[in-house]
Amino acid sequence: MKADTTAERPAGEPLLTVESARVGYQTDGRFQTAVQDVSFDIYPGENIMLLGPSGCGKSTLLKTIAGFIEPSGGTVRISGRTDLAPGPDRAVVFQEFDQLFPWHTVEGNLTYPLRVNGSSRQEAKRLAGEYLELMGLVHAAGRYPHQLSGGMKQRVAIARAMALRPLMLLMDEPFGALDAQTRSRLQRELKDVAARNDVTILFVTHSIQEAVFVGHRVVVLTPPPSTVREVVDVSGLDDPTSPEFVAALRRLRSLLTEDGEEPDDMAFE
Ligand SMILES: Nc1ncnc2c1ncn2[C@@H]1O[C@H](COP(=O)(O)OP(=O)(O)OP(=O)(O)O)[C@@H](O)[C@H]1O
Repeated sequence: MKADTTAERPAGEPLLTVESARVGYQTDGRFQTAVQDVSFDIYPGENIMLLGPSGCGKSTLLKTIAGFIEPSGGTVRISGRTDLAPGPDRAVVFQEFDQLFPWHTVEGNLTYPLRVNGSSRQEAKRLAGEYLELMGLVHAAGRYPHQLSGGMKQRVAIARAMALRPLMLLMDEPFGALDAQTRSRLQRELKDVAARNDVTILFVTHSIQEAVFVGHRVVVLTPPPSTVREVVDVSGLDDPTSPEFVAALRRLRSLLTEDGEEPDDMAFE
């Protein structure tokens, strides 16, 4: 564990490589750069957290990796491929509670995308059962989204994404709209389930506490047009009261406050 040093690359081949990526938007007839020059890798089984000031392009990067936006420069490679059309190999979980299909039950929310992606009825039901079990949702399989709490909806969204058995899970502030208690419970559940099932995650967050607790490495971005300020190793930090955890929080906070940014969870000291 190296909470306060720049992260070393894990051994082996990366699953995802982002190399000198430049991404922007055409606004009022001209190109506005959001992400200037960003490079980082994700290795299989890693939880990589994207942290940075508001508007620095975290969601833009996640959408680029999902294949929703094309980079205007650099390369994004997944398992050696640069063809990034959106697909079930990169399942996305958003912050909003309305990402579920309201007309499907919880089980239907899992089986429907599986069927669309080629699973037989039987296989879809089997996988849905497996991932509902994994996320503690078996008792809610027959309920509709409007009958669920925000935390349960996010759990269903995670189960649905994992059931597709993607190469990686892309999560854009999935717990950002939850109350503090539910948020910390889901952070723990996600961390445990991901570790036990060798899931690879790219996770956008505003919270340094979340970055340290859930992540293995944290990619800290500069203000826009963004580059990578530093990649910080936070692997193995499970106890928020440990000196190493607190040191990692301080390190990330100082990297963010170099630019005067106030992280949304300042109550860690
Ligand atoms: N569809 C769009 N069209 C034009 N500009 C956009 C679009 N989406 C994002 N932007 C701009 O790109 C920049 C980066 O936005 P993005 O949402 O990726 O940042 P972020 O780091 O995720 O922000 P936050 O932390 O506030 O959620 C911002 O200046 C934003 O206004």
